[in-house]
This record gives sequence, structure tokens and C-alpha cells, in this order.
Amino acid sequence: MKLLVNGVWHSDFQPLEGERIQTGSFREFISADGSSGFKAERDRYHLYVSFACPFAHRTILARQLKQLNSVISMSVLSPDWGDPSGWTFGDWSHTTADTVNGCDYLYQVYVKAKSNFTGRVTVPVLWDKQTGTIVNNESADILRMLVTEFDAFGNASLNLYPQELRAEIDDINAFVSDRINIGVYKVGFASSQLDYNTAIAQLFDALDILETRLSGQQYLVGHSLTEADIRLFVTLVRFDVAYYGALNCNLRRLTDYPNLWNYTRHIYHLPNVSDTVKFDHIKRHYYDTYEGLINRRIIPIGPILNWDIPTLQVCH
Ligand SMILES: N[C@@H](CCC(=O)N[C@@H](CS)C(=O)NCC(=O)O)C(=O)O
Repeated sequence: MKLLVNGVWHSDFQPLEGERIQTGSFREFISADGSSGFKAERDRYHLYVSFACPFAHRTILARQLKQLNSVISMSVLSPDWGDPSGWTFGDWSHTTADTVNGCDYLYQVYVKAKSNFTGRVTVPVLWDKQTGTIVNNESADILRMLVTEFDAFGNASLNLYPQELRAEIDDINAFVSDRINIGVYKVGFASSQLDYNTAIAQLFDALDILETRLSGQQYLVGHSLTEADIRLFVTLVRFDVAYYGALNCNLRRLTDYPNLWNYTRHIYHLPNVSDTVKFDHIKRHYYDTYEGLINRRIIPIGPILNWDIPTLQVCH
């Protein structure tokens, strides 16, 4: 496992028998009025992301839709997470150097923020240029901050977390997070056939539920795009190109669900959304980085094919 332990990078950390490692994260909040200790300001904050990662994609999309690209700067890491150093600033198309801290690897940014940090080095990361630290590395928090706290600088008319829909958005977020966003990883990283069978049943049950929900509505909650749609979209847009093959989520494809497929295409074609989707990064990351289930000898459950569709007579 790739891990920072007391500020020292380990490309393959193996805990000793019975050893429990206390891992940390950064969970401070930026607020519009500064009452949280981090005030929303122009040119103060920086995002570290990968176009491959669905969790980072939440934040890239919010920054884009809220028109914060010139307010919050951004560095893009290489999709090759298989490198022993983990997330790396590389020279892939659409990647950048670390323009803020001049680091070669993301773990160095974490060490700059906290010299004895212990934990996973994940994207996205929200960096504060003023105090020289990581504010937060949890995508759900960062998404929420971008959506609610930067209206003085971005597109305030786009309300992705409307007051009257908050309870419903929170509910569906919890479902989508566990069953879909993390659900695909539960399938992909299952360590036994039994775990795989359970995880895939839960994943596709959840997709069936969402397929039904979207039969009479364009968006998950209410009548316009919300944060909940951002969180579902980032997984669905990766489904057929990556999860179906690389994580063996292959009972059905996204394109086999008329409503979910329509929903995902609709969001993809909203203004400026497709700019945030880089399929080459996504494929590279998932197919190149993870060993995949084939090496664990887990037999995929699908695909379901209908052999009973009448054949066409070929005339000649
Ligand atoms: N809780 C985090 C998880 C993010 C996450 O798992 N990111 C993955 C990429 S998709 C990562 O950076 N993994 C590196 C690692 O696990 O060491 C969030 O939602 O922000």
C-alpha cells in the first residue's frame, strides 16, 4: 500500500502483524465570511487534481460550473498512479507542473502541509497559498465549499445546493456515495468470489433503483442540476470506459440503462461539462494502475447477453 508514515513516503507499506496505523486527513472549511478561519478569496486557493479520479472530478466540475477557474488555480497530475512515488506531476496532455509548491510528487505537498503526516496521499487536495497548508482533502467537503462559499466571485445564479432541497440531496448523496461511487471499488477490490458476488449485486441493484428514479425526471433532485447530479455523473461517465472492464462491473453497461444513459449524456452536453472529462486519463489510470480482478482469479458475473433475440435473415 502506498502510504505516508510520519512524513516518510512508502511505495509499498506493509504493516507489522497486529500493527494499527492511525491515518489522518485535512478537514478544515473555507467560509464566505471567514468565520471558519479560512475566508473565501480570489487567488488564495489552489486545487490539486487528477482528471482520472472521480472524486477529484467532483471538484473540477464544480469549479468549472461555478465559473471559478480564474479564482481558484489548479494543478493536474499525471494519470499514472502506478509510479512508485504515487501521484506525480508528469508530462501527459492536459497535465501541469506544480505551479504553487514546485513539487515533483503529491506526497511532497502533503509533507509541506504537515511534516509528520500519516495517511493516504489522495486527490483532490485544496491548498491555501496564504498560510501554506492543505485546507481539506475530502472531495465531498471541497465540492460543498465551491458550491456554497464562493458566490461573491463566481456564478452565484447557479445554485447547486438549494436550501429547500438540502435534506433530499443529502439523502441521495449518502446512497450514491456508498452504493455507486464507492460501490464500483467494492466490486473491483473484492478479495474473494463471495465478496465480489455481494458487491456486484448491490451495485447493480442500486443502478436499477436510479434507473427507475430517473424514468420521470431529468435530474436526481428537483428540476435542475444539483450537487447530487455532479456526484452521480462522475461515476457514470467512467462506467463503460473503465469500471465495466477494469473493475469487472460487467453485469450490464451504462448504455443498457435507457434512463441512466440519457441522463449521463444530458449532463455531459451541458455547457462546459465535457471539457472536464478526459477519457484518455481515465482509461490510462484504471487499466494501467490496478492489477485488476483477473489476477485474483475472480470470475466476472456478466455480461448478460440475450441470445433469444430473433436473428435477421441475411439476403444475398
Ligand atoms: N475520501 C477521498 C478519497 C479520494 C480518493 O480515493 N482518491 C483516489 C483517486 S480516485 C486516490 O487519490 N488514491 C490514492 C491512494 O489511495 O493512496 C475523497 O473523496 O476526496
